[in-house]
Amino acid sequence: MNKIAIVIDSEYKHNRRSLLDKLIKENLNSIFGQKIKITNYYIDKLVKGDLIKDDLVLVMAGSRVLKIKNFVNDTNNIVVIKRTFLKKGINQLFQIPNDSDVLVVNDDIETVLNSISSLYQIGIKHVNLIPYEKDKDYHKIKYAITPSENELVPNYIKNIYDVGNRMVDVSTILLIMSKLNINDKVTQQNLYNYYQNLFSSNNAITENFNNLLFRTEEIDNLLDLSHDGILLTDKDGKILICNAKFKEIFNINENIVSTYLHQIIENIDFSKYYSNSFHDGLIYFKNKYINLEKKNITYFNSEFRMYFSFQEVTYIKKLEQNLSHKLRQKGQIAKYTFKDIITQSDKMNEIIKNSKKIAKTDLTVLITGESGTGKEVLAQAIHNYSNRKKQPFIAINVASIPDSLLESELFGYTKGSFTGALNEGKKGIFERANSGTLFLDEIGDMPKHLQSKLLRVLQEKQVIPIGSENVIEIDVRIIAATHKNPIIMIKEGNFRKDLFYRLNVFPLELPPLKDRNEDVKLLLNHFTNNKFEFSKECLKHLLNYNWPGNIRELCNIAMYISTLEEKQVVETTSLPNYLTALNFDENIKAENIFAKEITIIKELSNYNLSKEILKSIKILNEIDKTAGRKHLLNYLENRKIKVSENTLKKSLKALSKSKLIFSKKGRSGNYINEKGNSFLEYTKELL
Ligand SMILES: Nc1ncnc2c1ncn2[C@@H]1O[C@H](COP(=O)(O)OP(=O)(O)OP(=O)(O)O)[C@@H](O)[C@H]1O
Repeated sequence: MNKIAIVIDSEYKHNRRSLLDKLIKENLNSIFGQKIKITNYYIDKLVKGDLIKDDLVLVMAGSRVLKIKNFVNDTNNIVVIKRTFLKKGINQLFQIPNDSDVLVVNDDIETVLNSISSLYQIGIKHVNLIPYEKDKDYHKIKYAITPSENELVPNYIKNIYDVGNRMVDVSTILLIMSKLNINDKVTQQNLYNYYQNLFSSNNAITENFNNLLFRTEEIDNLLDLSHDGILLTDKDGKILICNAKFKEIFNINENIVSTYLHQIIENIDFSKYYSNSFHDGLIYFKNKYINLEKKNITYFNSEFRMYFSFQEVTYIKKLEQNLSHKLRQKGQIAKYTFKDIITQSDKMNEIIKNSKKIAKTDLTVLITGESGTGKEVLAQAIHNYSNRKKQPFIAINVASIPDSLLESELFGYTKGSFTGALNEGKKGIFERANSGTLFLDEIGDMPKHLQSKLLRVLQEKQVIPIGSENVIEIDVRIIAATHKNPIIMIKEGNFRKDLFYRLNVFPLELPPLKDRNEDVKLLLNHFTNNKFEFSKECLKHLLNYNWPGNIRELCNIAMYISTLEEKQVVETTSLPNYLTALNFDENIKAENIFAKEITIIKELSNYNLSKEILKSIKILNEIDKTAGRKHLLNYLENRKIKVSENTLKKSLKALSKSKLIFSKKGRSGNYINEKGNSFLEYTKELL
């Protein structure tokens, strides 16, 4: 329990028992309850050699610090109490007519002057405050203000405003909380209730404090809704945040905030999980296995935190059941062959020709291309054309599997490393694809710590399942795919360079559909079973359309037409609205549509350079980076584009004036908007 000393001048004042220490005690007890033990001290009774040993020593004014400094060990533990009035006491004072003379009455001149100064501070300036002195005549005065000393007010003054006793103010309470390290929910709630009644001359502060309390409450609720146990600690393992599920998993009832993680659970040495190289592991606690993941977080470049999440294996099992359902839906057999790839584009035919050659080897292939360009179709075709065609083709979409499961999905685990239904162990995807082909889709989304494990597997052609000491030799052909640009990911530090070279043995880049216009009609006919003809105008729309979703999107539109179209000839009006919303008149060239913007950019800056800068903003935005000036300069330098800060400023001004970019309130950096994206496309400068 925290010990608090309340030190006032003397126990009796003007032969009356002082109420001051009692009042302060009541205030503090209403907030801290049983968490503190209060003792009263009186300065006039302290004698040489006395020592106040309490954790905190509260005094009523700065001048008293000097008086008691020899009676405490550490003057840092002295807190000067600030006081304020109750709301209801103050609000009534605004009824007193302006410029009235008002007598301020208290038990001696010092407290009178104190009250006057407090009243001024909180903004009582519309009346003249006059200090009361005993035995003086105040017959001309009609109003009096007193902090509950009504009997001292001369009886000829009829309008008495009792402002009540002053209360300890919020800033003092917050100081006490921080000095004693008290920050629990109950105290916060008590403080909230307490200060609702206090008068505050600074509503902004109380409002901010209110918001902060609500925010904390909301975050706590969110954390408690999580199925994972969640902990946030500082670099030494001191617990800063902990949710209800964590306590449930480890059967903890008491408050563990501010204690050390490595000290709370017997038999588990959590300190070994503090090292930077630790990412995840399995803990055994009271007959259950718990999966543990850790992430390091740095705020403001200096505050270091460790985030831990804990999942009981039974919960993981449920996730896993969902996952296997998804995998089953995805199908693990390669159904496409090269014959299924419908194309008459030279570029595509060249890719197919090369792919057939590669298919006969065991070389690793990396397929890149926008989403929906047919990366998986090509991977399956390669497998079916290879000598492995009778062996399994296993596809795994790295992005769709939670981090906590990915490692066991890839490498498997052995009998006995898990309890219950998982007792039989599980083959990893490498093992399941043995002697066949493994298609690693969205490889760019693989967490970095697994990238190193994958690299090792690829180099050594061996996997070690989790919990096993046995090495399994594997013979798997890897085809990886990503819609992200691997070079940018490497530059951004999100993808290992060595893994990229290991995968990029044979790179295949699928062109987006908008770059193979010749395939649009062919694919439409194919997907609508040649049942329709397309009017000239309708075809014009389709050929000018940008196809952001590529063949997948075209396939959907073909389905839309097949389902709804009743006529033989498909007109523009039969296309989905969003396709025709843009005006694709052949005569309107990019130069015309964006003529105004182009003129502005040319007037204010170097046109080509500004377009390069717009592209760079687009890329930085795509990889979740703010495109502030510093980032942009670095990025342009990496792209070997020389530009001075001044020139960059001019271009940004021009782009912003043409409304192709915008900046968000309160956040530095530039963002490309829809118009900016269209501008890049229409000026045929797509990335
Ligand atoms: N050349 C093609 N001929 C016929 N159908 C194709 C062709 N290319 C793709 N498709 C079809 O388009 C759809 C998307 O293809 P796929 O899933 O291979 O794309 P992806 O590039 O792997 O997409 P994502 O990156 O989103 O995974 C599939 O339904 C596929 O059948």
